[in-house]
Amino acid sequence: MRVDLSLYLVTDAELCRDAGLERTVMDAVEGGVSFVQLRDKHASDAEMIDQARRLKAALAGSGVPLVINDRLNVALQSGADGLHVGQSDTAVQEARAALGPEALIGLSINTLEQLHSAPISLLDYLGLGPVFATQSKHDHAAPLGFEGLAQLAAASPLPSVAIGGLKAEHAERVFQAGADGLAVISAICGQPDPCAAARAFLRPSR
Ligand SMILES: Cc1ncc(COP(=O)(O)OP(=O)(O)O)c(N)n1
Ligand SMILES: Cc1nc(C(=O)O)sc1CCOP(=O)(O)O
Ligand SMILES: [Mg+2]
Repeated sequence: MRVDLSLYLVTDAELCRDAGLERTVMDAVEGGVSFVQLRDKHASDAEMIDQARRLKAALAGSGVPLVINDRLNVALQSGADGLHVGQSDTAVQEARAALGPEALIGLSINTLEQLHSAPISLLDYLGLGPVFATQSKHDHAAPLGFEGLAQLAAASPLPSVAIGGLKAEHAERVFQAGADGLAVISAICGQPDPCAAARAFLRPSR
């Protein structure tokens, strides 16, 4: 399935604590977010299923898909649109078999070797990163910079979204590098006005 990755929000419940996760996501969607991933390393499965169901209901009619980070069981039980997995998470083959052909499945990529061994036909998109070092993922891999991002994007047979330390002012360079969008946590979650924070990505400064 073709996806709009242009502005991809990855959630962080801690950062969104003051405004609330749902409010933050919906404000960000109003500002132009095109894709949402529910990511929570601390919630129980039950809490995450509940959160995913609420978000899915809130997003109904918006055309914005919701995927779940890491947890296949949460994706299956919540009615989310799919799953995002990394290199050490559930295998893509297992995820596709469990979720079916309509689900959206994304895979994280940091090297050309990972890209060449990815089961491309089972995937909908790739997450390329980190572009820069980031506080939002403590175990992140070596930063790619825009040159590394461009190499991966050029080699990717699938739509790709860049991630890691990205701010609104990077949007133009990311698209020039060949990625189809930017995935962000801290540039939107925890910002005083998530709608304005999202809008800023749609108007790259020159
Ligand atoms: C869009 C997108 N790209 C990459 C990642 C990172 O996934 P992973 O390597 O599995 O790391 P965690 O997010 O699980 O810490 C992502 N979540 N989203
Ligand atoms: C979740 C995630 N994955 C990454 C990767 O490189 O695979 S970087 C990252 C964190 C992105 O957060 P921020 O926008 O705050 O930098
Ligand atoms: Mg993961």
